[in-house]
Amino acid sequence: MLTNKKICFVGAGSMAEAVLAGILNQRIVKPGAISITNRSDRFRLDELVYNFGVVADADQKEKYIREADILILAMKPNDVESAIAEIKALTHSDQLIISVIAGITTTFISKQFGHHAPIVRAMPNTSATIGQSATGLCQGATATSEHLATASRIFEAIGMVVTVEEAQLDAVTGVSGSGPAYIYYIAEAILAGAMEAGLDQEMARELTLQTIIGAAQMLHETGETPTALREKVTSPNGTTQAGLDTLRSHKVDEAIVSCILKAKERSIELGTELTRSKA
Ligand SMILES: NC(=O)C1=CN([C@@H]2O[C@H](COP(=O)(O)OP(=O)(O)OC[C@H]3O[C@@H](n4cnc5c(N)ncnc54)[C@H](O)[C@@H]3O)[C@@H](O)[C@H]2O)C=CC1
Ligand SMILES: O=C(O)[C@@H]1CCC=N1
Repeated sequence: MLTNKKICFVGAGSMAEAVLAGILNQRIVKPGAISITNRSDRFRLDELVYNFGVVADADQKEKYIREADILILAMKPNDVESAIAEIKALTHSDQLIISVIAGITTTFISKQFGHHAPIVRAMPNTSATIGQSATGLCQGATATSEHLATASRIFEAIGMVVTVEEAQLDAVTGVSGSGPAYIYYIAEAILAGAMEAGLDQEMARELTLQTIIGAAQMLHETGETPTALREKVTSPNGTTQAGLDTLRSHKVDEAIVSCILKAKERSIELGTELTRSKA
């Protein structure tokens, strides 16, 4: 339990919801200790109050920010500058600032606040909703190992956590921040193939889902490499080989490597675009 800590989410989108759902599920904070603000959508705040019992009265935004022990920045990269400009006078250097914003560096965030509040950058993913995030964390210049430990408590409640140097966080973003979308994309394609092959939608969905879950659990529980597990499925001249040959002829492996590098590159760009616009 993060006893007596008040957490304020600044930004009420899908990532904020995933993280708050996760930490409430794990009961590390009480709903009343979590407040949430957004730019303008009162209906969205009402929805979160109704679904999770958190505190989110749009007229109390300033109070939530001033009183929070931990501020979690969860707006889009393009909105971070204006969001910090709106709140910085209400914040102080005893608060821990955690950012889940892709690409935006702790140095940039620190400069915008104009004080020395400790900053931890986090890159979770939407599987936080069910406690299955893979989160990368790094600490900014003024954050101590204690601040990192507090952030770890939050993100460990919603899945596994790795601590990295800030320079590696863009790679983490390309792999596990965006990663669920790649798996969903592959699931969409398997579903389409299953239906094209003659299965009805429900059966296609059940088989696709269980195949992905089973393969993920095999990777997790056997500790074997993906290569070893793939080879066990692939009989010489059998059906799997026929399928995999088709994937190879389309260079799907290369496409996936490029996909991760591209996402990492985009994360770096998101940070530099803002820094350049400030220069
Ligand atoms: N969606 C995902 O899978 C992941 C997203 N992220 C990061 O999380 C951040 C949020 O992403 P989403 O939740 O997907 O976006 P979203 O568009 O669903 O939510 C953004 C929220 O920020 C709010 N906002 C904008 N300006 C604001 C301001 N000035 N003050 C207060 N709130 C403000 C909006 O009202 C909205 O509620 C992004 O920076 C993204 O890079 C990180 C990991 C995974
Ligand atoms: O697509 C994005 O930019 C965000 C960051 C990681 C996942 N979603």
